[in-house]
Amino acid sequence: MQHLIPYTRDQLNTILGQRPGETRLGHHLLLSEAQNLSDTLQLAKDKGARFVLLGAGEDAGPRANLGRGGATNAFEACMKWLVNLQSNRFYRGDDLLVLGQLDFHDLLPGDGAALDELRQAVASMDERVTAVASAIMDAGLEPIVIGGGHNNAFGLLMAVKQAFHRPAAAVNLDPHSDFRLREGRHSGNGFSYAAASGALDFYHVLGLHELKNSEANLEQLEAFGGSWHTLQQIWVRGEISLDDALRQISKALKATDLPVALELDVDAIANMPSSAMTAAGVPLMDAARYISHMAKHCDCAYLHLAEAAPVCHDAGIDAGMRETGQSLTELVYAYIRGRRLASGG
Ligand SMILES: N=CN[C@@H](CCC(=O)O)C(=O)O
Repeated sequence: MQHLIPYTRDQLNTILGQRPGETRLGHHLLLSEAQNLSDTLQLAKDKGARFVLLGAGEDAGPRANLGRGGATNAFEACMKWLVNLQSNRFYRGDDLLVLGQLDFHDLLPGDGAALDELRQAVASMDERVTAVASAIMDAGLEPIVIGGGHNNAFGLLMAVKQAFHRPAAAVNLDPHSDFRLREGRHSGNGFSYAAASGALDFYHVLGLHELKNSEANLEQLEAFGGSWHTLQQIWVRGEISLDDALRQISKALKATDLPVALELDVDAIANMPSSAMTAAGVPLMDAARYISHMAKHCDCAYLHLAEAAPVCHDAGIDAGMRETGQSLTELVYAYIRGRRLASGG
């Protein structure tokens, strides 16, 4: 399939565990059954698909932002845990198509690549993200994208613009606004490029760290009309509760009447292996609560979970795969369950 590496039944079977009497999500998940993307999506839709899991395994974006690499195998980590969860009354797994991963192999620069080369590569990758994500949205399905760097937010926002013929209203749980200067594409300026391209009309950052965004960056975000609740307002000083903040945000998103882009940089979560990993982050279950709330109360076009980098775990890659895999799976389920509850399912 063009620019896609489909996820196969053989791959799934190698990670699917089995205990007598149990049915796991992996037994029900839908996989690609056609040679081209539109047929695959249509076939899956005919079988009841609503969500499409897509991997964007690359770390050119964080490297083009002078950050640490490693965000290349979060999709595999997630799959390993997701397929082995129990299929039961709460969720069967039969409305989720595991499409596979975006194929960037011909674009990814090598280890010693210059900054300009990395930024050019990110711009080319953007086009692939947009093409595949907009095809999913055109088919009436919701992409759940596992990154990759947060640079891929730009391609996804452009996909919303292309598929819905309207800009997106985005909410992003992230200590960084990623609204930095348009100095060439990288993981720190996906939202500023989207705003300049007419793909972003409303932007709220939840959990913005008061000291991890430059004054120039804050001014640029403010000039666009962006808004935020800081990490310190909610989790340190208790000036507003998380639930009250979530209610304010979903109300503002609904008032835009635009398709909602639901974004999360996992470097918002305490000690999550990622390029800009931090001890001073939010609890995983607060991140799940954020996703659940927005999924249930907003008209979401997609979910994007960016920046998980298993190799950045202090105890090594195996521990990183386990921690990112478990966490991403919890977040994916929070989204799916929230969306299903929103439509009465
Ligand atoms: N997507 C992450 N963007 C952050 C990275 C910060 C860092 O590497 O320290 C940013 O550009 O601000």
